[in-house]
Amino acid sequence: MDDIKKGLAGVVVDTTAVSKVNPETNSLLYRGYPVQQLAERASFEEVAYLLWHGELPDAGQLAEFEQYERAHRHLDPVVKDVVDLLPLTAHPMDVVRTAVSVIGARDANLAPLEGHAGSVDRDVNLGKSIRLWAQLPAVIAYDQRRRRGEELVEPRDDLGFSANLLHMTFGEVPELVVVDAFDVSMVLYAEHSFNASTFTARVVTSTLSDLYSAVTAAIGALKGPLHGGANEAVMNVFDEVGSADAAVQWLEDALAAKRKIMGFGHRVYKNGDSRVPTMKAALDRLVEHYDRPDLLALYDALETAMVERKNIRPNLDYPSGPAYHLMGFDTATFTPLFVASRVTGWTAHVMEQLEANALIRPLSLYVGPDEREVPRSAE
Ligand SMILES: CC(=O)SCCNC(=O)CCNC(=O)[C@H](O)C(C)(C)COP(=O)(O)OP(=O)(O)OC[C@H]1O[C@@H](n2cnc3c(N)ncnc32)[C@H](O)[C@@H]1OP(=O)(O)O
Ligand SMILES: O=C([O-])CC(=O)C(=O)O
Repeated sequence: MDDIKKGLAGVVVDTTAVSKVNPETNSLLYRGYPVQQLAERASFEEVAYLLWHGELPDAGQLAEFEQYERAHRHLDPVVKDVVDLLPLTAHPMDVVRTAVSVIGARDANLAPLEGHAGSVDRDVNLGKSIRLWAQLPAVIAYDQRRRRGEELVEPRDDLGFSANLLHMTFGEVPELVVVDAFDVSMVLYAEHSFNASTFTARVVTSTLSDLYSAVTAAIGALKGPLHGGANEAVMNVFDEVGSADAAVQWLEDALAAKRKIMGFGHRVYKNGDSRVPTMKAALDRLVEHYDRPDLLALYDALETAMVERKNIRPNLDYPSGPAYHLMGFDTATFTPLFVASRVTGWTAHVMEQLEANALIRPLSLYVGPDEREVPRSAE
């Protein structure tokens, strides 16, 4: 029993060159580059290129990469028809998961020779990754719009990834401060080593299944509130608390009821999440832009109370939730935005897994009944 590591806590299951999470130094490196520097100096497109290729692009490589991404932004009409069939009561994560599945089935039709096994060819998988990444904003934006009774907005190929996603969601490009804050969130959400959804993608890939199946499964893992679903859950907590004055009492009651406080705590970081200061600075700029000091007061009050009471610090979902709220996204759209970013990290891991694959299949310790005979009456 002592050998069992519940939740694989502390277990190193493989190597990776995609990113390094270091809780001791509270740092996060993508392919060797500190994520804070990337958020300040690189666009999300450059970061996506870095995660997939291992190096930042030069000007020519970036132009070619952006051109390919921009050429694949249109929502496939068949995918739109499928989204339209889904009820408005379906969670947006269910819609994105279904859309990725449909995109994958349509792509498989174009390459029937692949059969059950996914391609192990890096170039084929890279092409799929970029095209899927390019189309996700259309799915996410259209789903929010249809819930508001609005029509699809066509993509613009003169805009970067983040500006275009905002344009397709809201029908206009917001001020630079908003686009920049959104782009920072995309950079910060892109990759985080062997988190639950990435590990899920690697498990699926390890059976030599295809990239779309890996991403579909990863979306399912990300949906849960202990993982990506927390950014949505944070906003629900803010709505429940109401105002800064109510934060301390609300927290006392929630902890007494043994509730997990969404947006706080982390499996790896025990002394704060490396990405929070960068996202909090972006949130501060949004709070000033939208003139919402009340939201910041609530944010600070709940964080202070949680640190005092439990010494547990915020994770990335804590500043991201209110940031997306200020930008105008519906709360249920927050976790799909995480997907739009993390699909880059997931697919980088799919390709890495295939480079040195081993079927992922751990053991379990059986604790059920000893062997026994089936009674004759049950025959
Ligand atoms: C992008 C991301 O996915 S980041 C994670 C997003 N998830 C959340 O914000 C959900 C809220 N947080 C949590 O549930 C947890 O902190 C997790 C799941 C993220 C990490 O959990 P673990 O590594 O398993 O930590 P664990 O559950 O062992 O926590 C240790 C102790 O801190 C407590 N704790 C940890 N996080 C919280 C929290 N958010 N609220 C209240 N108590 C907490 C646990 O209850 C436990 O207390 P105990 O020892 O008295 O039982
Ligand atoms: O690393 C984790 O367990 C969760 C997380 O922060 C992420 O996936 O970004």
